[in-house]
Amino acid sequence: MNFIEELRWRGMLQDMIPGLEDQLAKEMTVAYIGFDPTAPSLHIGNLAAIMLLKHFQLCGHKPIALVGGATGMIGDPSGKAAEREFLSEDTLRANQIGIQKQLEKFLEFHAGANSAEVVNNYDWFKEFSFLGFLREAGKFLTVNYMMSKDSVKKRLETGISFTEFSYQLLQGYDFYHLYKTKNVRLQMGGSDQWGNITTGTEIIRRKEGHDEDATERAAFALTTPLVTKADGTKFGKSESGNVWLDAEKTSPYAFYQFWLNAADADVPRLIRVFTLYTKEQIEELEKQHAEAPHLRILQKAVAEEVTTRVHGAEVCALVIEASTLLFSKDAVELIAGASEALLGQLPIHEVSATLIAECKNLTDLISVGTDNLIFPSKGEARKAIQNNAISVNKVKVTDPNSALDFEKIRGQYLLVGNGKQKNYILSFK
Ligand SMILES: N[C@@H](Cc1ccc(O)cc1)C(=O)O
Repeated sequence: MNFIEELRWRGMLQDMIPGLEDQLAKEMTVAYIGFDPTAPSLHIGNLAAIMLLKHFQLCGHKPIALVGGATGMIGDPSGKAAEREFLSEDTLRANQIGIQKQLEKFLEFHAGANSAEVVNNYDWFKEFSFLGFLREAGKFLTVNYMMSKDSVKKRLETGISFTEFSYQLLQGYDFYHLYKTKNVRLQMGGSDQWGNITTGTEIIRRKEGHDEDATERAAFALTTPLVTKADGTKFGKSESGNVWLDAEKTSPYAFYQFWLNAADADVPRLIRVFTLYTKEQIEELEKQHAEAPHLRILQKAVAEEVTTRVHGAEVCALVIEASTLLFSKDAVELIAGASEALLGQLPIHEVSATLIAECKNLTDLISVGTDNLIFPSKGEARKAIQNNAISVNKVKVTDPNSALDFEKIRGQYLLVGNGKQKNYILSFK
């Protein structure tokens, strides 16, 4: 299957510039996707774009991941309703190192001709003078053209700074630079990037003097739909915020659980976008899933595949063991006997002695006592207990005023369950 066919059946193709299929059939092609270092880690929204690069390489083409050391200093207005605060240069440089390391995990760098590469646009922008940029990039597009982009149009009422307005020129120039220096012919991205990507193809066309419909050495754009959920809520967020690829920011256990808890309505989409299972494998898994949905076969397949890609097979095996353990009737005994490696992956929350001193009962413990990890307020904790949602060491507790003998549980673990899906291990030092 070729790259475009692959994306099509996976539902990963939103738009592309015509002629791309011929280009890809003609020769090994180089494509890039950029990632701005706005956070110390990539999140699962970025993973959909990474999968584009992954498929591109698997189909025999050469992927380049660009870290936006320069563009991150400006801030992309695409999809943003308001002007953004700058990040400090120290933060940006630290973020850049973090996301570069992550990007390197997903692609093959020793694959011969189509080996992946990572580049950083700070390398070509740091020496660029302001006058040079106006002459080399700004002159090739009209302000009228730049204003017609959604990212700018949407901000005309509320205002957009010259700085953010110029963002598309930077991204556009990146494409031109990579086209010239690395023969990059295609830029890909999420559907919100269409405007910025086509600014690039436009700069290339004008600077290279091609006809509007020239196919010789033309540059192409391809976008993938933003992943959405059937219930209309935002994909990629859990209750505790973004789902990050960095184990320090989202534990592998929480990462695995995120996929495991996907709704049946969403999981066919997720398995196509985020895993490399083939069409036949997915259809087979879907058949098995339909016969016994309660076994969550599809969710497990996605959770295992993605957690392995992001955190490695060893950690994935441990979080699967941790998840099974927590849902078992004998969880309390199993935790007591767990290995160090397994304990390292369990969602253990150390309860602070000062907070405990203020707890009178279970309601207090599962709200303020655990730093609002389980419930944001005493009121909600109380309601959950009254609604039969809470168990302690696998035994249902229905009295919100249940007293806890904190002296007795010192040095032990307490397993708190909230509903069917959430488990917390509290440790008392
Ligand atoms: N604008 C892209 C990141 C990017 C940066 C530079 C590029 O050349 C390409 C893409 C985003 O916000 O996701």
